Amino acid sequence: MAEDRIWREHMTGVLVAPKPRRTVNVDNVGNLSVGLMNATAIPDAYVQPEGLRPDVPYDGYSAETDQIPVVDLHNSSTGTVEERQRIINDIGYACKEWGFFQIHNHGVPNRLMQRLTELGTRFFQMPAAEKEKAAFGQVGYEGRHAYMPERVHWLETLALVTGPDPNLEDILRVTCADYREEFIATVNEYIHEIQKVGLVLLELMAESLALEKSFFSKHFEKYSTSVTRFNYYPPCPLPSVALGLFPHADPTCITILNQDDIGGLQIRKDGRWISVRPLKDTLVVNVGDCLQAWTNGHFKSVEHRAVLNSVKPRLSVAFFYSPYAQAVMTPPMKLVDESHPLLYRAFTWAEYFPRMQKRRMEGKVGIDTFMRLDHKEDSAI
Ligand SMILES: O=C(O)CCC(=O)C(=O)O
Ligand SMILES: [Fe+2]
Repeated sequence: MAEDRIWREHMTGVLVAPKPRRTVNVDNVGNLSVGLMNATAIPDAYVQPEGLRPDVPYDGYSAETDQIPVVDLHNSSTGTVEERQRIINDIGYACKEWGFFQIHNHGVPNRLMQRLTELGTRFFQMPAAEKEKAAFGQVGYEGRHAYMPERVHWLETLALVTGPDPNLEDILRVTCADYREEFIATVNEYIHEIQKVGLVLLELMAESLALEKSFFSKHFEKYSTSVTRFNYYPPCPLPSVALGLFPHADPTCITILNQDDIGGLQIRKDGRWISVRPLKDTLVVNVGDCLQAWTNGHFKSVEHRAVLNSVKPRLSVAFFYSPYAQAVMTPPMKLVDESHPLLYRAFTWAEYFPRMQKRRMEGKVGIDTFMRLDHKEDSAI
């Protein structure tokens, strides 16, 4: 159906390369990492300008690290009214004050989370030629990120459209023959589970704002749009000058991240970078731009980045979750009052995405530039 096409074009481009503007001539990052194992220099394209270099190392945990909320979802469906209310309050606080939090007892089986990261790692550890078979234009494998203007992430990705019109079988069918069936089945099982978590979170989020429980989730139940992206950060000989992923805010509604135990995710709060500590069997959740606007700015989408280390590869699996392309996200009048004037106009994912695509990885620019009522449309768009 035509709507699916529109959706597919919009959604897939969110997380992967837009049409190249200027391409940088770089090697596959996996190959580069192996070739440079004991090197003291890396190609210029990976050397970030002073202001972008990571000032906090991948394991630079601080007192603020331990303030990032960790919410226990154990009683979210079975608990008493009081227990459930406590979870709702915790989620509300996390989304308003931090825009980032971790969840445990979320219901996704631990062995499934682990298997997904093992299979993802196995994929990236194949020879470059085998991985490149899974390069499908704007989706699938990307080992160079050469579309970035001038500077490049030290990162390989495998982006799979997982809803509503999945393409993961098309992508994986041409590669990883030895474990293909298990990989496809594991991703499918994971998506099934993680969507359930996403819906629960959206309900708790709505309740924390005193909105009807299904206020957000009803736009996801039938045709949500999702991409599941594996991010693989090979060891980098000079982690103090390179970046795994540039500072950005996710354009989606929510992102749920399953990461291994290495560490490297950092979030920006009050101008300072804070390392997120990997916690076993725990998922990281963040508010995306759309949810910030949809909640009239009550929830915050937060800038984050991934930094590198010189010893161990790191894998994370991001599940990017948005409503179907044509769902209209209108901030509810309940969230508008004298101290919270109406900030954003109604918009759809299909409308937001193409604008964002041009400004990806430039920190947090998108939502206020494009959807704020008091912002003059950027003339460059
Ligand atoms: O790998 C990470 O920790 C962050 C991933 C991320 O921010 C993304 O894929 O948008
Ligand atoms: Fe992100």
